[in-house]
Amino acid sequence: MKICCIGAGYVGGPTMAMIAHKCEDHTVTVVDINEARIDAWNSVELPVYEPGLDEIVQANRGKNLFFSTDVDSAIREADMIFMSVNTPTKTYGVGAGRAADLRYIEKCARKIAEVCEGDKIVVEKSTLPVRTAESIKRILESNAEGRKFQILSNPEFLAEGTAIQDLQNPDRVLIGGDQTPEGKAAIQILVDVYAAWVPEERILTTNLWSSELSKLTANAFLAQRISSINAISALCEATEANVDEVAHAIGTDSRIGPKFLKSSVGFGGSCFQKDILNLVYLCEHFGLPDVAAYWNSVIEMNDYQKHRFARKVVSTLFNTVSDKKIAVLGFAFKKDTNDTRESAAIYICKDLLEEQANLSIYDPKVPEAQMLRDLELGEKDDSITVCGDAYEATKDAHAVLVLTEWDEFKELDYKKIYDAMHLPAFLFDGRNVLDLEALREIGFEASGIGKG
Ligand SMILES: NC(=O)C1=CN([C@@H]2O[C@H](COP(=O)(O)OP(=O)(O)OC[C@H]3O[C@@H](n4cnc5c(N)ncnc54)[C@H](O)[C@@H]3O)[C@@H](O)[C@H]2O)C=CC1
Ligand SMILES: O=C(O)[C@H]1O[C@H](OP(=O)(O)OP(=O)(O)OC[C@H]2O[C@@H](n3ccc(=O)[nH]c3=O)[C@H](O)[C@@H]2O)[C@H](O)[C@@H](O)[C@@H]1O
Repeated sequence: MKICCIGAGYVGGPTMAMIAHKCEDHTVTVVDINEARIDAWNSVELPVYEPGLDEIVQANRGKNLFFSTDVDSAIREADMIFMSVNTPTKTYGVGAGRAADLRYIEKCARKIAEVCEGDKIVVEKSTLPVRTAESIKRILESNAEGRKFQILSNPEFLAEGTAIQDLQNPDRVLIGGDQTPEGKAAIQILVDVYAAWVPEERILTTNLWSSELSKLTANAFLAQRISSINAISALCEATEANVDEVAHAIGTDSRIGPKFLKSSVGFGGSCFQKDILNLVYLCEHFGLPDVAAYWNSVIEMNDYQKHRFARKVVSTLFNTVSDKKIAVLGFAFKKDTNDTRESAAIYICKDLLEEQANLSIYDPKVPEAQMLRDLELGEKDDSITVCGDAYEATKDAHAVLVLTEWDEFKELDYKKIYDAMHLPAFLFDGRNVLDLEALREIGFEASGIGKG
C-alpha cells in the first residue's frame, strides 16, 4: 500500500517513521509545505529531537520512507492519506482563544479533493473536535466526481520525549470509522497496518465520534490529574505535608494508580491546554456551561501554579528580584524534547522579567533563538543570557530555578554551583527532582513544590 501523511511535525514524522519501519511492504511519504522542515527530515539533523528517532529514520529513509514538499503527487499516488497537520487554538473571530483552528485541516481536505484521482481512505491523525469528520466528509463528497472516500479517526496518544517507545509499544491504538460495510472494511485496512507490530487486543475500534471525543477526553483526564496534584501541592506548602508522599500514598490505591501524579511548575506542551480549551468550547457550543466550567478549572489551576511559583521566587528573595541574576535550568516543557510550546518556563520567565530580573538560561536542547521568540525578546535584549551549560548559568546567581526535569540536572556538582553564587543561595526545584536535604547541607536555601 502507498501511504501519504500530510504534516511532517512532531506527530507526522515519528508515527510515519514507525509505520515504515514496521511495515516494509508499505511505502510511506511524509509531505509538508514547510520546505525547511522537509530539508531537515532529509538531513542528519532531524527537526524533532526524540530518543531513538534517528535510528529508525536512518534505517528506512530512501527505502520505504520519504520526506517531500511535493504534496500533490504524494496525495495522488496514495491509497491511504493521514492528515497530521497542526490544530492550534483559534486566535481570531468566533471562538478565539478556545475553539480549534481548523483551517489547516480543511485545506488538507480541499487539497485531497482537488488532486486525487481514485478512491482513498483519509485518516484524521490530528486531534480534532468531535464531529470534524462530518465536515471533512462533506468537503470530499461534494467534490467526489465518482471517487469514493472513507474517513477514519486514528488519534495519536504518543507523548513527546517518549514518542518512539510509545509508538513501539502503545497502550492502545484507536480507530474510529463509519459502521457501514465500507466503513468497517476501511477500519480493517488500518487495523492491518498496526497489527504488524501491535497485539490485536490493543487495537480498539469504535464509531467516528467516540474516537474523536476519546482523544480530547484522554488529554483532559491526564491534565486534570496534574492540576489536582498541583492544587494539593499548595495545601502541602501551607500544612507541612509533602506532596510526593501524598502522591505516593494515594497512587498505591489501584483505583487511582501512580502515574501522572508528579507535582510540578505546571503542565506545558502543545496539546493539553489547547485540547481542554477545545473541549470547553464544544461543551458551551452544545449548551453545557457547567461541564465547560468544570474542565476550564483544570486550566485555571495550571495558570495559578505557574504564577504561584514565580510569586514564591520573588517573595523568598526579599520581595525583589530587580537586577538580580536568576539562573533558569531547563526551558523545554518536559525532559528529552526540544519542544517549548506552552512550556511553564516561558510564563515563569516572563513573570520574573516583569519584575526586572536578569535571567541566565540553560537548556540542553532548546536553541537561543527559540527562547528569544518564546519570551518575545529581540536578539540584543540584555535581560536574558543564554548559556552553554548549567555552571555558566548559575555563576554569580542569586537563585537557581529548575524548570525542566532533565536528568543531567540531578548529576550536577551543586557544591561547585553553591560556591560560585551570591549568598544566601536560593534554589527552587520546580520539578521535585533534587535531594533538598543534601542541598541544604551544602548551604542552599532549597525548596521544592508542595514541600512545606
Ligand atoms: N505534539 C504531540 O505530541 C502530539 C500532537 N497531536 C496532534 O497532532 C497534530 C499535529 O501536531 P504536531 O505534529 O505537534 O504539529 P506540528 O506543528 O509539529 O506539525 C504540523 C505540520 O503540518 C504542516 N502543515 C500545515 N498545514 C499543511 C498543509 N496544508 N499541507 C502540508 N503541510 C501542512 C505544518 O507545516 C507543520 O510542519 C495536532 O492536531 C496535535 O494536537 C497528537 C498527539 C501528540
Ligand atoms: O496529545 C498530545 O499532544 C499528547 O499530550 C500528552 O503528551 P505530552 O504533552 O507530549 O507530554 P506529557 O508527558 O503528557 O507531559 C505534559 C506536561 O505535563 C507535565 N507533567 C506530566 C506528568 C506529571 O505527573 N506531572 C506533570 O507536571 C509535563 O512536565 C509536561 O509539561 C499526553 O501524555 C499524550 O498522551 C498525548 O498524545
